[in-house]
Amino acid sequence: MPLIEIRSLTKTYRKGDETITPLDDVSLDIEQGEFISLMGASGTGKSTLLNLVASIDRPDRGRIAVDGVEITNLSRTKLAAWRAANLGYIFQTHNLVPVLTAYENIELPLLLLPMSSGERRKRIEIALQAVDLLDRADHFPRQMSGGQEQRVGIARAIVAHPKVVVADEPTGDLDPTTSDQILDLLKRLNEQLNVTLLMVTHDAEAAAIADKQFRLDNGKLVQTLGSTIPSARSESLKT
Ligand SMILES: Nc1ncnc2c1ncn2[C@@H]1O[C@H](COP(=O)(O)OP(=O)(O)OP(=O)(O)O)[C@@H](O)[C@H]1O
Repeated sequence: MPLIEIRSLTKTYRKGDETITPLDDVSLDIEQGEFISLMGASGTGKSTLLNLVASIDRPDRGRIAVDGVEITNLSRTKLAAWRAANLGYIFQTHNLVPVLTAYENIELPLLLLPMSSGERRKRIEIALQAVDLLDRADHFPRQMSGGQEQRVGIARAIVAHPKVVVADEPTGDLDPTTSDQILDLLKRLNEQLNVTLLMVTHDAEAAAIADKQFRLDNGKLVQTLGSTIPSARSESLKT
């Protein structure tokens, strides 16, 4: 069974008199440990899809199951708990809290989970080590470079050992060299820690480091690299 099963997902928005359909009957399987990239012109619905997988938005039709849990059916309260335990989100502008140190920023998601302070400390140290920032634990965001801030953002996304990590333009704010370092880091986390990653990007070179590449075009998902979209098999969730 794939880790993430996306079935017949449709999302529409109203813009004045117009109805736009950024996602039109989209289906996709993502396996445990896969690295998926998603490209597409501006406004085609990439963030919409990411936010549905992240369970911060709901579809008009269709379903998403993660590790057998249909997140599209969960109540708001259950979703909040599900997100805290199962989802990491990497932002374009990393969204660090400026008055907290790197260590404290990374600790934030763990405060939502039942966990001893000793276990928290262990997880934060492992995450800091994974992004090579152990020596910056006590630094505030303003004392770090853009690349280091993004590494803190990545550590925060993986610290709770989530089943899924989504990244919305994680290199969008960075210069080319720093961008390459962040992409190398994401690839390493994917390969060494088996982190399952769904990354939205405008950058074809960034997209190319993924195992499978997709584009959104007129509401439809088109695979541009890797094996085919599994539309016919695993129909159990189909509406
Ligand atoms: N809450 C909303 N209400 C109305 N329209 C929305 C809403 N969110 C997104 N849209 C519209 O849906 C379409 C897809 O938006 P989305 O942000 O998913 O695109 P995107 O591909 O991520 O774009 P970009 O690359 O510019 O970030 C756009 O036309 C956008 O204006």
